[in-house]
Amino acid sequence: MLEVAFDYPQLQLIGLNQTVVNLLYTLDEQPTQPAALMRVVEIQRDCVTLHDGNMEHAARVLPWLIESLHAHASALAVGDWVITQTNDLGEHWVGQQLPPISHLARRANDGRRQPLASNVDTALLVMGLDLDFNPRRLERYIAFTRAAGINAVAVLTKADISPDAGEKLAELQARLPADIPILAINGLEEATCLTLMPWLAAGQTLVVLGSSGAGKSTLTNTLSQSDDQATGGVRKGDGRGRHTTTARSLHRLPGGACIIDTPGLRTWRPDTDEAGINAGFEDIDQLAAHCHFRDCQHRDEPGCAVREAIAPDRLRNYHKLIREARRGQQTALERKAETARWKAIGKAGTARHREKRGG
Ligand SMILES: Nc1nc2c(ncn2[C@@H]2O[C@H](COP(=O)(O)OP(=O)(O)OP(=O)(O)O)[C@@H](O)[C@H]2O)c(=O)[nH]1
Ligand SMILES: [Zn+2]
Repeated sequence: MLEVAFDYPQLQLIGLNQTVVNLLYTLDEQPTQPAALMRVVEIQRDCVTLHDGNMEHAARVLPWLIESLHAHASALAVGDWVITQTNDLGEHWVGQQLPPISHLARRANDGRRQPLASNVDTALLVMGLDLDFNPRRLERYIAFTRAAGINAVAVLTKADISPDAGEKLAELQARLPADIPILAINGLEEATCLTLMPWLAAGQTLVVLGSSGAGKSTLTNTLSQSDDQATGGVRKGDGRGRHTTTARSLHRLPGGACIIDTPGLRTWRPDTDEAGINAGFEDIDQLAAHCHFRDCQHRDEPGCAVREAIAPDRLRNYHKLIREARRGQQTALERKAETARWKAIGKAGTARHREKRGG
């Protein structure tokens, strides 16, 4: 029998969907005590904020879970679904993470992986049609999101104040894979909600990515129909007072979708390998089958089908991302050694835990 309580209509407002519920029923280890399903909406240093669809709760994470995630070079992220138990003192403890359906991470400069968001359905890649316009950056974002198994939509803001918007859109349409929707919007206008509606259904989770000034907050505010992000957020009074230092991360939208902010993406490096980059450049991947040499790098080999068909700038960008991914894979090997070490520690921890429970 399922020991995990969950209120589907309530939790759907913060992104619960059928796929996540399936996971809940097929967990390897069901909790033995009554427990609740909640979503991580914010992460602080030693504490997480959870939402049960109705209100927020401050919670701590069991050290055992932290260690076992660390052993897989992972950690909890905003958007994760977790199973919590409440003790006699009314404290909430996170004891289990449902395996994320999608996971967005970045690599810090030391090569370590920093989780950004979990269980995201769609990434809105926000870019201004003004000076912010940069097709290479957009390609980079498309590659990362696709590698993470997340649907990408290009949202071009400031269409209202960019005289050459038409040409820029045409340039993108010619350059990007055909299955990436390209939307031109005025983020200040309510009509934007209608344009984006197909991606905003109840139970959907979105993430907004883009450079500073691109119009992410403006878009989030318009979608949440509020002037102030603080009032559009999911926080309700839980007696804890308001955080002023950390930005809230998961916002509820009126139609039942929710949206995650990810601060600090300026230094975003892909946490993906070559296969991941190729997934974001499907056109190149498909053309490569027609190159004369099977291991063609599409640089100066004769009979290269890719060089013939792909815009030089897009191809240069592709080569650059592949180089970055290869460099990243080296640090991944170093990370593996570290992971093995943690695994050993984690196993010892689990054994101890079991012994204690048994005796
Ligand atoms: N005319 C027009 N102005 C826009 C549009 N989108 C954003 N702006 C303006 O552009 C400026 C920057 O927008 P923000 O929403 O703060 O940008 P941001 O991406 O959140 O920036 P950071 O918070 O620094 O990451 C603001 O002055 C907005 O009013 C748009 O579609 N049309
Ligand atoms: Zn080739």
